[in-house]
Amino acid sequence: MQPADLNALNQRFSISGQLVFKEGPGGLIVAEIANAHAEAVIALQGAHVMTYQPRGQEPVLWLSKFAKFAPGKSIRGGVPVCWPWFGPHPSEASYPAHGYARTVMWDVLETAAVNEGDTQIKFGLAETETTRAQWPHASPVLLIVTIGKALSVELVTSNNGSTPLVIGEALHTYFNISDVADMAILGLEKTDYLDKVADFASKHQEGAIQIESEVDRVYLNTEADCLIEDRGFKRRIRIAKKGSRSTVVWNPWTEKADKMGDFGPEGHREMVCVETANALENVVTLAPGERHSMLAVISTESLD
Ligand SMILES: O=P(O)(O)OC[C@H]1O[C@@H](O)[C@H](O)[C@@H](O)[C@@H]1O
Repeated sequence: MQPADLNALNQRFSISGQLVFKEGPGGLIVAEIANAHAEAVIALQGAHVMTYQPRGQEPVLWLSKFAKFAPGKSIRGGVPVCWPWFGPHPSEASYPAHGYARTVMWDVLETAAVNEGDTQIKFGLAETETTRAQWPHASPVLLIVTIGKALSVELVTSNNGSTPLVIGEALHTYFNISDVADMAILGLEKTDYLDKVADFASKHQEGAIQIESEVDRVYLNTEADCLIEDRGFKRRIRIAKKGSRSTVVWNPWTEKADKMGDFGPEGHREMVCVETANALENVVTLAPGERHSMLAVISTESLD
């Protein structure tokens, strides 16, 4: 982006004392938000929430110290937006895993100071020849991010075409935790999941989730709040959701993290992904003219 474009962006959409556009790491353009409740940084590439930190707290999102910031490369951490498919493309092996939304530019459509001091930014995915080649459908998609005491992220897809569309999607959120040994994930007890580490075997979750090795699971038909109970940071992160029927829990552990090159040797101890998703048998079919919203609201509660 040229400096003139950055000026134009700021003239149109900055909010005095709350939101400014800047050149961020790797030359990526970011929206920097700071209000009475929290601070956040969002890259226009991918409409990617990179950081979110409520005032007086540890960051809620994990961003790898080894993340690579470059055009067309997904950022390791924060909230990558996976759309319009989750995981590998169902038939085209050469298409990017988790869709292209996380690596292409999004347009800023609107910014506003809302509620009691929250800051909202609305993005629309910018279609290009490349996106149209992989997804030749009239299906505008929006991401609405609200930064306040909670972080709210809403992904809205419309089917403006004349045939049904099948969408897989995830707000692939990386959470910052004190240490993987000091945390448990609650809210998925007594549900079924497909275990990607065991070739998609179908399994049953009895109690809370503890992570002591590679975990890569799609919990199906799960709509309840998830809680990450972090004894080290003495807080509970609550992930409330709407329009999402799958929850993905992922931690690559050591071997897989080593192969990825942007995780770092200790990264797997400081993070867990709890993803608000519609994946595998929970993909969404949108009839012509239909609109679908998937919303995650992330907040924290003290454990004291
Ligand atoms: O490295 P990527 O493409 O960002 O994907 C990370 C992980 O994302 C998770 O959602 C998947 O379930 C994992 O299988 C995958 O490894």
